Amino acid sequence: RALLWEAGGGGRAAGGDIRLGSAPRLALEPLGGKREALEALGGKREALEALGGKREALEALGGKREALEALGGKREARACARLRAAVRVPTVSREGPGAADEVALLRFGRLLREEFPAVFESELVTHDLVANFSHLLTVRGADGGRTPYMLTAHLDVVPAPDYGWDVPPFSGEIHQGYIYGRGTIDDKHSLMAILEALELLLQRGFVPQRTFYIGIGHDEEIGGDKGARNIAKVLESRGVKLDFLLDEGMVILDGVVPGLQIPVAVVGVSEKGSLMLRLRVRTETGHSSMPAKESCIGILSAAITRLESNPLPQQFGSGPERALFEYLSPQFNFPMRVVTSNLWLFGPIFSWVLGQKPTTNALIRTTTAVTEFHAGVKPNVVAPLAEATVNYRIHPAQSVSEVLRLTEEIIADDRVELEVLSSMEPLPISPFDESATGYWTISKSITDTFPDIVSAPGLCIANTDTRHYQKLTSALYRFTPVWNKLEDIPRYHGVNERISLQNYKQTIHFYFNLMQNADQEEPLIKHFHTEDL
Ligand SMILES: CCCCCCCCCCCCCCCC(=O)N[C@@H](Cc1ccccc1)C(=O)O
Ligand SMILES: [Zn+2]
Ligand SMILES: [Zn+2]
Repeated sequence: RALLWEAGGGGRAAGGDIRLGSAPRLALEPLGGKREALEALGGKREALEALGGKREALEALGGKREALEALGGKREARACARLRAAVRVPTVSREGPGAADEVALLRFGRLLREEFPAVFESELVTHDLVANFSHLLTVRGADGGRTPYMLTAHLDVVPAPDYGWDVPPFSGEIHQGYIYGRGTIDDKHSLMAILEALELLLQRGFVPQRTFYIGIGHDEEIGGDKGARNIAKVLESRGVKLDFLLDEGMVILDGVVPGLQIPVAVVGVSEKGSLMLRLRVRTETGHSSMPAKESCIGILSAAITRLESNPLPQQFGSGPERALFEYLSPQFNFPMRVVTSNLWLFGPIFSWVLGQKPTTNALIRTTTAVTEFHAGVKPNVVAPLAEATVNYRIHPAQSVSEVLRLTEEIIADDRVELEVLSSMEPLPISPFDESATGYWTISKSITDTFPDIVSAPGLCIANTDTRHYQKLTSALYRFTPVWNKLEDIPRYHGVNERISLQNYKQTIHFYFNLMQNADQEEPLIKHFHTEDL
């Protein structure tokens, strides 16, 4: 496999030209080549420090076989180096006017052009810069009669203070077989893997039958109003209609779904809505030696306590969360198999079980998260104002207005003012029946990449850029093939965000398979196989 990866040539690796000195030979061997090992490990000094000896090298990469598999060839090592270079550009999105780091956003655009020459120089590919920092690539298919499809990702990331990380969040360091850093699973992994797959296919002379678009937004983490919204507008103005669109959202879950022993790839076919609500209490201020009976802080705290102790009602029923369990039913062990195949009977008890853990609770109800609280000006001054933010994620069976009504009922205190900061209704359910070609193209590409796992439709509990593309298609799907165990879920927007070298390789394979599967008429048959990579 390594030879075939090398035979394709092409692609300049990030990290520059590194001269080899006294790096221990035995340490380099398991990494498949000196230069690649150094590049994959970020430079000579880092490589020497990290590798210091064979045993340490193997330990750092989780064992010889894993090291060979994970970094078995030049292309793979270069792909890892490119993802690491992408992580090192701190394209952080922050709330507020003028908060974008424009230098980083421009630098990222340059990095893409430099690292994917076959993509950016191909006659088949047109590149549009949108809203200064977002990118739209059009890959022209040979058969103009076929409806195009679209892959989307975003290049911005949420902030990452250093605190709590095992390695600095924008270093892109490799640690124990994982690339660490902000963006490695949200969402630079998918953006870079899409371009890696296209680069490889173009180098092999691949001409797609069907036109497809790649949309790369630069402000997804703050709503996508500049990036994705304008990319969609460009396509709308060109009269484009899409067969389907695939964005980030759901993932591979291993040991996350209660009672399911095997990993499942969940393809998000709908997305929860969102409501950001500001709660505000004003009271008279004055000297703290003569306080009134109740403070704005006490009044607001009581309101928040009521909201947290009265979760909105569970909605387990006809939505995509039910489809997930019905699809997976044969895979559950006894007695869960009986429960999930008879949800008409066991629905209420099953939804109670799902409600016990934050991850599964998010599937069955509108969730209530108190995310901010500010009050007080000085230790000896009665606070004049207390403010809090509540973020609801709205289940598809509810609406923004219903959540507002329930909130007023639960708080039941006129002194608490409510202000809607932003709101968004849940998204419609995309097709996943037998005739849903987009859904099945994604599903087949998952099986081609991961033969031992099942896939199923489900509800995406976070928001993505997909809502901006609603006028182009009603077949919106949300999935990237990141392999998550339960303990990995907090890495999203959290500390120690990371992807294993093996999983990143699989991510490239997934898009490589998808770009070919999307071209097929029924039955879906591939041309190139990932073994050829
Ligand atoms: C069966 C149990 C289900 C468990 C599900 C675990 C899912 C793992 C989480 C994966 C999340 C990845 C996608 C993140 C997308 C994201 O960060 N969105 C952000 C940014 C945003 C905010 C407002 C509007 C648009 C966008 C968000 O939703 O806050
Ligand atoms: Zn994201
Ligand atoms: Zn995110």
